[in-house]
Amino acid sequence: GPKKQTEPPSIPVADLFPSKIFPEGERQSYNNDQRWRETSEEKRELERLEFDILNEVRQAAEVHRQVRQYIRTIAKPGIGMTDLCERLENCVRQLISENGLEAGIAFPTGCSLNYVAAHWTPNANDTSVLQYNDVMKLDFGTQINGRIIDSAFTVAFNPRYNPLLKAVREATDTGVREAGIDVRLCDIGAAVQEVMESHEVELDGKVYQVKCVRNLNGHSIAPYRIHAGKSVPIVKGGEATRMEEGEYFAIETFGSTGRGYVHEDLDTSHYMKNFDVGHVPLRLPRAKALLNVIDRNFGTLAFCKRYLDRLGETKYLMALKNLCDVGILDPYPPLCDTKSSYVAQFEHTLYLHPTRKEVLSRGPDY
Ligand SMILES: COc1ccc(Cn2nnc3c2[C@](C)(O)CC[C@@H]3OC(=O)NC(C)C)cc1
Ligand SMILES: [Co+2]
Repeated sequence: GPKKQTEPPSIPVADLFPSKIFPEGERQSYNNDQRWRETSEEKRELERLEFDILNEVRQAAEVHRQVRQYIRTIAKPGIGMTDLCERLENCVRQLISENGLEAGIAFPTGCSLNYVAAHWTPNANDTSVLQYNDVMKLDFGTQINGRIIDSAFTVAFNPRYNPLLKAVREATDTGVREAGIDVRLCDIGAAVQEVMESHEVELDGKVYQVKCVRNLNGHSIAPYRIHAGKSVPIVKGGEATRMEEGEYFAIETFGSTGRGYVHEDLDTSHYMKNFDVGHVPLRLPRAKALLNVIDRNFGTLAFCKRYLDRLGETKYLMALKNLCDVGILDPYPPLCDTKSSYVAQFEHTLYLHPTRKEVLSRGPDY
């Protein structure tokens, strides 16, 4: 049977399962008009053909669960944000048996605080320290052969935030339950918003109705492509596009005490190649050299400045700007609500099997 992980974790997940068969995520049936799939022989045969790929994604999901269980024990007031990220990232690298682009970190460790909703991770020389009154969204990804698990949860110490976290957790679980083959994306957004806005939270004597951040969405996921083109809205009024068999989705919701709308602000840490841009002839030697480092180490996966630093890259800011200006890279600045607000997030990755839904990143914690 499976062997036991050490505390702190050190054993690659592959070594914990001698059979090399990794645990399934949470099974959920589809709704009534898709229930026929569960017993369809044709769909069950399709299911058997996908086992090898799903087994890899489940390994990435098990890494995610074990890393986040450990990180919860060290994510306490007083820890440096950079130290927290590096401990999380080194843990992912170890448990996933990091191997170039075939297995490793899928995107930068998001540890956005308070009114910052997403896409924040420390840059070099950041000395910020986690505080008792912080609301931190830990959003990190694991990948095997480009199959990405994108899952996130919110850490807060002051119990005054519990109603906010509860609202977002219930909203995300609603989005996960509503998802399914042929379901319209706009219907998921409406269902999420109804649950989110049924909650309120009191801070400093003021009562807030929790708002969905209307310009943040979940997203479809494809091999080495964190955002594969479909957005899953978290408010009503979205597109009638439907979910399809065989698709992977990151279902994430964000609840806020602010405007419920984010804008780009603060220094950029996150970058990612534009998936659709082909070869572009470059003249600046330093830009050409930096693109080569990015292609070899990240490909079309998202990365951050800290990941360039650890590879020994220096004086790369001009080359990085050049690659963005010509459209090869896109910058992803932090996404912020109003300064005095608080945003919480929960996120799961699910797979739409031919016969049923699987919440791949489900764990005992969330
Ligand atoms: C460059 O590094 C990354 C890392 C993760 C992602 C995955 N993602 N794709 N879109 C989003 C995300 C996050 C980080 O999950 C959550 C927020 C965001 O939602 C959203 O709607 N944004 C709109 C403003 C378009 C993308 C890029
Ligand atoms: Co995410």
